[in-house]
Amino acid sequence: MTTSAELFDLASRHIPGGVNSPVRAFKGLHRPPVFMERAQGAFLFDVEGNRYVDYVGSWGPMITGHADQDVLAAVRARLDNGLSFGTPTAVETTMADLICEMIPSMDMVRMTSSGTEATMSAIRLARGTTGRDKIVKFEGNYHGHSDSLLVKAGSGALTHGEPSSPGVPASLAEHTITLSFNDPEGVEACFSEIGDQIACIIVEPVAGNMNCIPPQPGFLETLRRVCNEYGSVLIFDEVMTGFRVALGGAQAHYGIVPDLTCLGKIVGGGMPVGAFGGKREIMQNISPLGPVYQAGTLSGNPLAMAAGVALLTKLQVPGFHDALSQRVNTLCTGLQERANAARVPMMTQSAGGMFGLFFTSQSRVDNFAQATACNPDAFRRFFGAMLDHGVYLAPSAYEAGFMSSAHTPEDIQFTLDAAEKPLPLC
Ligand SMILES: Cc1ncc(COP(=O)(O)O)c(CN[C@@H](CN)CCC(=O)O)c1O
Repeated sequence: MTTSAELFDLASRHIPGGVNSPVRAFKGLHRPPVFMERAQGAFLFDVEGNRYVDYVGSWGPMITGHADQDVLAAVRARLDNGLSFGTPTAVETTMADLICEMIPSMDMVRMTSSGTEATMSAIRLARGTTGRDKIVKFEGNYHGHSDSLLVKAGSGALTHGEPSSPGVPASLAEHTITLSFNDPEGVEACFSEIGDQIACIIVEPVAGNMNCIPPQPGFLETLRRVCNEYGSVLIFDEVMTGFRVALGGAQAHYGIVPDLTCLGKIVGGGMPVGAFGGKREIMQNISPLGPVYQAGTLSGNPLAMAAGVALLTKLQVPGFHDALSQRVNTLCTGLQERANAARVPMMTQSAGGMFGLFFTSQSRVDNFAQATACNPDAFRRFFGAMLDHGVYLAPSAYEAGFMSSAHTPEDIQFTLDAAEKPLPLC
């Protein structure tokens, strides 16, 4: 039997870092990544036959569990028709109608093949619509890897950003202003100084890429107000929160209406799909209707649309998200009780079907600085011990966890029992 470690060595010969996306590499965890062979419901099964209760769910899409029979059936039903035509198909209209029904702020929507494409396109659309170059993002928010969004706060935080990756031209990064999440005063100060130069704000309405950090009261409201006042476009990056925090996404949960919304993950049911959309008067600027160019060979792929439509349809069952949130609360409460009993400084934060574990004595984590002040070694030890006890958590202290409707009370109890073992060590 080939082990994960052996497969990782083989993969590393021709794949940079042995992975096709960096977070999969278990970097900093002092152990090779686990190679999975199959998945079903709440479970992953690795190449050595080990079973794991999975709280990553392919980084969000598997909200009804892996290998959902309805989603698989929808894909199977189209397989024999062919995989991709490069022409319009009726199922794309079905998807667009469903998204615009589920997220009322979206009058129109354009499909892409990833969340990165969705946010990149939304930024270009905001710039093309306003004629402005500057954009505002928040430290610790991740919106995919397009150049304008791989930027950190520069020395002159309000004047220009600096690349957060080699290969991003400084001349482009300088148009991206990076502010602190949950700091409405900082947003006010920025806009009072240069608001008329700002094309858009892009924000994760619940930050899920620096662990799990919900917005504090007033933060999203401030973003909406300054965008109205200065004519900037408010973009909610709901690639992760869309259909997860609530049926209508974080915007439904918090009652803030963005101008544009970016989607991914769940919207594709596990197939490569992203989307961006919003107000008709903005979306009509997108090619071929308007001058802002945007395209994609596999955008709206019929198989992917079938998977996404099948999954989104299942989420409309009354009470789905309440039950999902209840599962998250049961897990987080149980972990907190065990950490307290073991006197381990750990606390949890959550929003709907997503959650985060923070190894810290802080009572709340509101921003990137506080998130990075947590204990990474304690996380690494806890992660490794939980993996050894059959629980697959996100392999990074700065990622959120994801619950599914396939997780049973027994699966959550199994997870809590597993946590009893390593917590004292952390
Ligand atoms: C809020 C948000 N916006 C955009 C993206 C980028 O989406 P993709 O290009 O990976 O489909 C993401 C991608 N999320 C990461 C995990 N935090 C995907 C996992 C990975 O990069 O392998 C996101 O969370």
